[in-house]
Amino acid sequence: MTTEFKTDTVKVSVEGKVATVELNRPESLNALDLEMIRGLAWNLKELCISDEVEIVLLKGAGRAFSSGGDIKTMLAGSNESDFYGIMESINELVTTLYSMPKLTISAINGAAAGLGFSLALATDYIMADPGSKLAMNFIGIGLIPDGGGHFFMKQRLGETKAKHHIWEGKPMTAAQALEIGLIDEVTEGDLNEAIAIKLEEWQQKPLQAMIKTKKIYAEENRTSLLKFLELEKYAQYKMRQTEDHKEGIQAFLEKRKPHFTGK
Ligand SMILES: C/C=C/C(=O)SCCNC(=O)CCNC(=O)[C@H](O)C(C)(C)COP(=O)(O)OP(=O)(O)OC[C@H]1O[C@@H](n2cnc3c(N)ncnc32)[C@H](O)[C@@H]1OP(=O)(O)O
Repeated sequence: MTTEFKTDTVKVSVEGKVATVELNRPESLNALDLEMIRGLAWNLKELCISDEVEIVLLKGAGRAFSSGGDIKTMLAGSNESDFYGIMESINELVTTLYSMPKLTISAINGAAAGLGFSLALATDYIMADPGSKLAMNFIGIGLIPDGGGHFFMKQRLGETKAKHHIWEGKPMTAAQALEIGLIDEVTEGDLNEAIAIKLEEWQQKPLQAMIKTKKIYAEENRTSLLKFLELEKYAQYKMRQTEDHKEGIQAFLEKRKPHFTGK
């Protein structure tokens, strides 16, 4: 049984077989705080048991998809058990999104960064506006990827390239991300029109067969994903204690380049 968790920071609308789930904190480029993480997980679980919905579209309100974990709330810090609670909420969200018995699409405009990008990578199909920036850039604030970022980057790029991109942490253009296989489509013209075309294309296919294929991969990868999420949970707690993480946050807030010391 899931605990009901309603929030204005996640908006869901259903039209026929398609549910649109919108991240809705546009003032921070849809930065993910705990309320939004839990609200998103709850809404996705509800959609998992819907008889009518077969496709779930994930998008962001305003000028970005998501800027990742809310850096401003990270400042407050958290003790070890609170932090593990946050990571467990993130992990529950990611396993729900990755394994839900629906087809999932991420439509990226503006930017998808950090945890926001991990969430996009957990979906079955990623389309991005040509002007968008894609960034597995946890390292910019002295952290490691979470939300299964290690797992999904490895799945799409292989381990060596995944490591190099995670260490580099620089935002990529949609065209660069498509070229290396990190996303599936750079849209042409209006993003909403491109979304409508994709939804129409999929709805003319045998959706049950598509969903079965998705479920086979999700089931086979389940143990591996859970292992990555568990490793990320403990490692991220250690990273949160470092001087580099504190400096990364401070530099972000002061809009300057961080000076890391390896401590
Ligand atoms: C548990 C999860 C952990 C993680 O996910 S760690 C990783 C966290 N995310 C990041 O490190 C990404 C940080 N953000 C960025 O790199 C950039 O932003 C973008 C590339 C996403 C977009 O850049 P641009 O279009 O130039 O926008 P802008 O001026 O940087 O941001 C607009 C406003 O949004 C706030 N904001 C951006 N990202 C976050 C965030 N992640 N948490 C909280 N606030 C954020 C800014 O501060 C600013 O606000 P103001 O207008 O008041 O200066």
